[in-house]
Amino acid sequence: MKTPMKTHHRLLLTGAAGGLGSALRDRLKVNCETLRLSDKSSFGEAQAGEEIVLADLANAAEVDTMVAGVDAIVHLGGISVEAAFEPILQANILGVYNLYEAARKHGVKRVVFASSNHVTGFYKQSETIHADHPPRPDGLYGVSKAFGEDLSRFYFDRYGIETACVRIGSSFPEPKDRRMLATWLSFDDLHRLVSACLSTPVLGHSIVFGMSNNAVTWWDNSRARHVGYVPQDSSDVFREAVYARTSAPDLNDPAAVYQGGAFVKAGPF
Ligand SMILES: NC(=O)C1=CN([C@@H]2O[C@H](COP(=O)(O)OP(=O)(O)OC[C@H]3O[C@@H](n4cnc5c(N)ncnc54)[C@H](O)[C@@H]3O)[C@@H](O)[C@H]2O)C=CC1
Ligand SMILES: O=C(O)[C@H]1OC(=O)[C@H](O)[C@@H](O)[C@@H]1O
Repeated sequence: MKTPMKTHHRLLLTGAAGGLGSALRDRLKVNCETLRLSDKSSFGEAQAGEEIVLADLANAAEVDTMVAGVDAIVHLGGISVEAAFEPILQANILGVYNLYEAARKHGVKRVVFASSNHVTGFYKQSETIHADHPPRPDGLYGVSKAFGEDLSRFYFDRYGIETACVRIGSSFPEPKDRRMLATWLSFDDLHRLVSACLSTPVLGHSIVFGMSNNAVTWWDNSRARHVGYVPQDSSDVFREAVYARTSAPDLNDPAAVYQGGAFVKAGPF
């Protein structure tokens, strides 16, 4: 892989202690001089080229300190699954507002926001959608990500802060089931996509589906060609193994009908 440009002096990674934060921690060092890592509570020591600033996203003062002095943000922090409204309200809704207010005050010009395929989880697996299709969130978690997408559009239109809303599919070392053969995003492709969002000359406010080059897909990224993301991996190499260890889906099960899979029937909590 071509080494991405060091486009930023100080880059902030929120949610750094989580699954994707851990995957991006080393990979993002090629994109910046200093990587500022943040999460809610302590997760170890800073390594060379890193600094750690802990913050609860729901706490405006802590978020302000976390954002001061960075030139771009990769925002992964928050509740990452369907849950009760109160924690989603605090971490994802109030949290993303606090983040954009701090970005505005500190002159941060670009954000990569970890949105989710659950913004559009109530489209069917037999449909192909693109960025201009209206949101159809499959739960409160998806609604909170739709809020983040709208909020970031407002901060672009009003204050010129560019954002890529990356509707991540399923980013894990390997696809875990048949649905993930369509939704899978390898960690290396995740890094390629984030790098593209950080380095493309004009990002504007963009919605990109975060997926590898999977043969079966429900998402069309043609509205985001200007981002310059070219996936190099594919779930196809896992297809045989996934089919061998899983049974055929029950097509009466909403989890097999809708793109959001089991999220469409989670809760209420
Ligand atoms: N892994 C995946 O396949 C997908 C992930 N995403 C999104 O990508 C992001 C990262 O996902 P994962 O790493 O898988 O999730 P994760 O749950 O492993 O990591 C999220 C991190 O956010 C932190 N966090 C939660 N509430 C916080 C708060 N109030 N203040 C500060 N930090 C807080 C947690 O401590 C955790 O380390 C999330 O925003 C998630 O919604 C979206 C779609 C798919
Ligand atoms: O849809 C999916 O597979 C993924 O979507 C998400 O938004 C979640 O953060 C992740 O835990 C799920 O696995």
